[in-house]
Amino acid sequence: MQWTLVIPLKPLTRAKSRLADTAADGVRPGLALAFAQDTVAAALACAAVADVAVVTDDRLAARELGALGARIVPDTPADGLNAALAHGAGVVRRLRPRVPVAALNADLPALRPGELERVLVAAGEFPRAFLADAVGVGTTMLAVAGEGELRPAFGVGSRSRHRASGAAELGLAGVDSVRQDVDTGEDLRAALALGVGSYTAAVSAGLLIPEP
Ligand SMILES: Nc1nc2c(ncn2[C@@H]2O[C@H](COP(=O)(O)OP(=O)(O)OP(=O)(O)O)[C@@H](O)[C@H]2O)c(=O)[nH]1
Ligand SMILES: C=C(OP(=O)(O)O)C(=O)O
Repeated sequence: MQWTLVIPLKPLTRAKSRLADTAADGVRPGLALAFAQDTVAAALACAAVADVAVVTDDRLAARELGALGARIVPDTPADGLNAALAHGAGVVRRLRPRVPVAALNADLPALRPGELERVLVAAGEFPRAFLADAVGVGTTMLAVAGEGELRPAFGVGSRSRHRASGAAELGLAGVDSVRQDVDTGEDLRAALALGVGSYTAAVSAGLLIPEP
């Protein structure tokens, strides 16, 4: 099964506000872009991924992620994360109504193509499935294998919402790189320990990462 990924990215100047303690205002936009570049590059290198659509209104991110091979979908609803995901999935499905679609966060800088492949193969066993994030309260991936709607309910505490909505929770072990989203300095330290991609490695080199 070959998936189309929908990756949302908010304007870089507003992104990653919870990293303010770790990265100054002038650094955070570049860090958010680097996370997205590493996420998109790993996604495009995944054997189970046919293509990647990034939903964003950020011009710099659109240019850089488009150069990696992502399709850019303007965030025309501009009504938050879940509206952006529903819009992106809708744009993809208008051209190919039954294509398997998965929403993936743009802040997975340690993402490994082989681990993402395991997650997508497992998701293909269910009509609708999701993967909880590393801290266990959020979601990093929500997938629809058949004709159904994505019905995204991302945001703080999304794991319990996705579970309550009837999506199957994937209980896979050994897919830490797909679970490790980066919202805080502590998350960044955990991602660096897993091993981040080259874009994040370059930008984070000068940062003071919190000690455990
Ligand atoms: N296109 C789009 N993407 C969004 C929007 N809001 C959030 N995202 C993306 O959704 C994912 C999770 O977002 P959040 O955790 O809410 O925001 P963040 O910028 O990552 O972090 P904080 O500012 O600390 O909340 C990231 O990939 C964001 O870039 C939105 O309104 N539109
Ligand atoms: C959007 C989410 O992630 P976070 O707010 O943790 O980045 C989520 O977990 O649904």
